[in-house]
Amino acid sequence: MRQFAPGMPVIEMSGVHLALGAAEILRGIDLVVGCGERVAIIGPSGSGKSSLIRCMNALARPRAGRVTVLGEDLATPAGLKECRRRTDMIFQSFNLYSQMTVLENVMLAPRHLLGLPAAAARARALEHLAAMEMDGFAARYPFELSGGQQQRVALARALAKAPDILLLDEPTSALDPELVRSVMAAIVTATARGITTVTVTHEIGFAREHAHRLVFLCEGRVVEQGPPEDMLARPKSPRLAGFLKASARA
Ligand SMILES: Nc1ncnc2c1ncn2[C@@H]1O[C@H](COP(=O)(O)OP(=O)(O)OP(=O)(O)O)[C@@H](O)[C@H]1O
Repeated sequence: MRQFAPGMPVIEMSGVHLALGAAEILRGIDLVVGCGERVAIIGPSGSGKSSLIRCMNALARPRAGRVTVLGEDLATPAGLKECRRRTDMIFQSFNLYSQMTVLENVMLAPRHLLGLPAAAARARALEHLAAMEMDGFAARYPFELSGGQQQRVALARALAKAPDILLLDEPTSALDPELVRSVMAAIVTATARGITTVTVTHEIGFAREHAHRLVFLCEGRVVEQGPPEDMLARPKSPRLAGFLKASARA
């Protein structure tokens, strides 16, 4: 398995165009994410943020351009397989397996992907659930949990897989406002140890606290990117300035 030193490119997109039906969604994306970097994608509704991260694990297939993840071309079967093994994604709708208990959900990857014996997989799953303060819910089923609890289990499940890259698509948008802070704090803690993350978010405060770099997307193009403190205090483009004003009002 190829290893990457901090800062080495682990996601590279060049000239990526994506069309869905007749609509042109992404219009020439060039973006590089370094190992250990935390990137937040911000932008207006419909600007293509979810589509962009879906291209990073081939849930969406570009009509032109190239995406490599951990050095592998996602357009090849071998590259896609390696990507699926070493990355994970958190969705706004949690996507837990409803017929499995919380513990069974979190044990899946340690048991079947990492190949741990049952007892070790169980111990690993419980450790990750405890880190999310969800070990007391191990025997419950997802439908018995609140949205915030389900999202914390989804995080435990993703992290128990030990992914090199974690993609998060608006991980707090389906939560009640009072749960947003606790799930955001869980994400910050869980990903602080060098895991590469790309997060689509509407939460500008979260993006500021969590991300090393913001990428502002508008109409399928990267309009501006840089450190959060610079971009948020001194937006260069009128579009970003307008977007930040509108977000502050919301
Ligand atoms: N399956 C699809 N077929 C056709 N158009 C689609 C499809 N999925 C998304 N779109 C369109 O692609 C555009 C970008 O969608 P996307 O979800 O990537 O934007 P977004 O920036 O994440 O939006 P939001 O912040 O509202 O979630 C939107 O105009 C959307 O209507």
